[in-house]
Amino acid sequence: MKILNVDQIRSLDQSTIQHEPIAPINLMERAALSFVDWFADRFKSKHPIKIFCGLGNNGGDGLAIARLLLERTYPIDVYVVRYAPRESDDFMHNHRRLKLVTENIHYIESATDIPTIRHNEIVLDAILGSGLSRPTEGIVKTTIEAINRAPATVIAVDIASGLYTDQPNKPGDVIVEPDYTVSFQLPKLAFVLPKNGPFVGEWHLLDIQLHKRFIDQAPTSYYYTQPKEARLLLHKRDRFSNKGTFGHALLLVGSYGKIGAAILAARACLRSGVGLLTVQVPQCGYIPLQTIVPEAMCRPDRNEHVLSGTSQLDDVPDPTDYSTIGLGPGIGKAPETLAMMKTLLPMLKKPIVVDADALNLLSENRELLVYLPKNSILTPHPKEFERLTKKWDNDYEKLDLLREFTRKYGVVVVLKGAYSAVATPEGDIHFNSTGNPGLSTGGTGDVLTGILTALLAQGYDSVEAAVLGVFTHGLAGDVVARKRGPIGMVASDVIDALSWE
Ligand SMILES: NC(=O)C1=CN([C@@H]2O[C@H](COP(=O)(O)OP(=O)(O)OC[C@H]3O[C@@H](n4cnc5c(N)ncnc54)[C@H](OP(=O)(O)O)[C@@H]3O)[C@@H](O)[C@H]2O)[C@@H](O)CC1
Ligand SMILES: Nc1ncnc2c1ncn2[C@@H]1O[C@H](COP(=O)(O)OP(=O)(O)O)[C@@H](O)[C@H]1O
Ligand SMILES: [K+]
Repeated sequence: MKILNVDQIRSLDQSTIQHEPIAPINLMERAALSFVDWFADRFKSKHPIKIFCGLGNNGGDGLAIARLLLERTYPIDVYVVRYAPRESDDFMHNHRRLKLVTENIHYIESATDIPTIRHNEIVLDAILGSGLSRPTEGIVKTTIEAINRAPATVIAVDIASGLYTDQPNKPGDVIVEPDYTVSFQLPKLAFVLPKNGPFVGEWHLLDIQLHKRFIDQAPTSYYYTQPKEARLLLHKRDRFSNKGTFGHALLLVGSYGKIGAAILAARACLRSGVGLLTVQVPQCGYIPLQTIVPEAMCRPDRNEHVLSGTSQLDDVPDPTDYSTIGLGPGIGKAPETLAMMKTLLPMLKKPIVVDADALNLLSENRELLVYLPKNSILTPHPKEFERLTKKWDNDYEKLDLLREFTRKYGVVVVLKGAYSAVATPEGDIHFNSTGNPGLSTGGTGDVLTGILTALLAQGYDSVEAAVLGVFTHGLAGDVVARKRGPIGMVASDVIDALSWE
């Protein structure tokens, strides 16, 4: 699913109006109707609803919603924030219609007009939408501050008032902090950026049948991975396949005290369809690995506690023996391990997966970055990405850094977290839709490395592997969270819940 910018969203609106064709006021009515259906599904008891409206089309939405809620016998009060002399045409139309059916329309011109909001009430925020063009101030700001102080449930219509759709807010900007954001058709970039969490809440999209061809043709570099799209990436297994068909992966993982990371990565790799798996671990990992993961072959490193590359069986692994390599989980930063990377990286020709301390070693030895095979997948969490690049001031700057990095080195970066971002060498960014805070626990990243290594070994293209792998990892986390809640989730649960259908 595409994420469009604010100008494109406006043009999409116009394109729908022209091509469907539909009158602008009827499009607003459709949006309001779909909002009210969503609302009535979730909020069945008739708590008092206070609807705050601005003077643009977001306010127009609020007025139409008020009329439709009234038809369904919800008790409503509407508060129009009069911050300017101008009102949009569709606002005026809906204002006239609402006045015909209720007297509960109030006007806020100064702080004394702001009502007291109680805890059992519901607030709809329709003050400002995607037309935000400057920071909130004056009576708009004071009203937003009152909404944010209120103990009520707050639902933002389209986007929280004061939040920019696709550019950074300044620290100190006053923005509605909703429990829910209910938006239309396509996600907004603002919804998937970590710093915006308090200004988005739980968000939902309503299909209001905006012009499909316009969306299909609109250029963008931002995407949001939907289940249907992820499923299309999945390769079918050939009836006449054998274990050789699905590749032979090598994992270089683990160190003394972190053999668990090796085991998690290995188990996840095997549960993600790899044909054959060899795991090189320091000697101290040999027995646990062979015992817990009998399906994997083991190359015990010559070194007792850390990876040095050379194995007791033979010398450094020959990369041509393997379809791909997964490098990093639990390896630590010992000089022997750095030496292994210095030997191994220049020998590589095919994309690999790089995670955890392998990334930290790359940050400390940036001259090695050029040896990463093109289309390798790097999986940093934000701190690791900061070490690879530099500190950023806001999430938009972070996205610029991501694009700059992937273009410069020709790699795919999975920036992990809520809505993990898969950045491609071409500069596209795919935000993931699955996963939950239960995944914020040690070892889930090691699981992801195992998954991605298995997909590369099976011949998936790197971007497809990253998008599909990250999606399936998050989905497994969601399955676990549904069964036992997010709090007690551990990384092994995620492996057990992996499903490839
Ligand atoms: N696109 C779609 O698909 C659909 C869109 N729909 C709805 O339309 C909404 C967008 O409507 P919109 O363009 O009228 O913008 P909105 O935010 O209501 O108001 C802009 C006005 O506010 C002003 N203003 C700006 N910043 C300000 C500030 N800080 N403090 C004070 N004023 C400020 C700004 O002034 P200006 O920048 O022109 O000086 C302008 O006058 C969208 O969010 C959705 O709800 C649905 O109905 C149907 C499908
Ligand atoms: N709040 C969250 N929502 C969705 N996914 C999350 C969340 N927190 C963490 N994750 C996922 O969990 C994994 C954590 O990886 P990482 O930070 O490397 O952990 P570790 O190194 O302990 O294995 C990543 O895939 C990340 O996207
Ligand atoms: K709003």
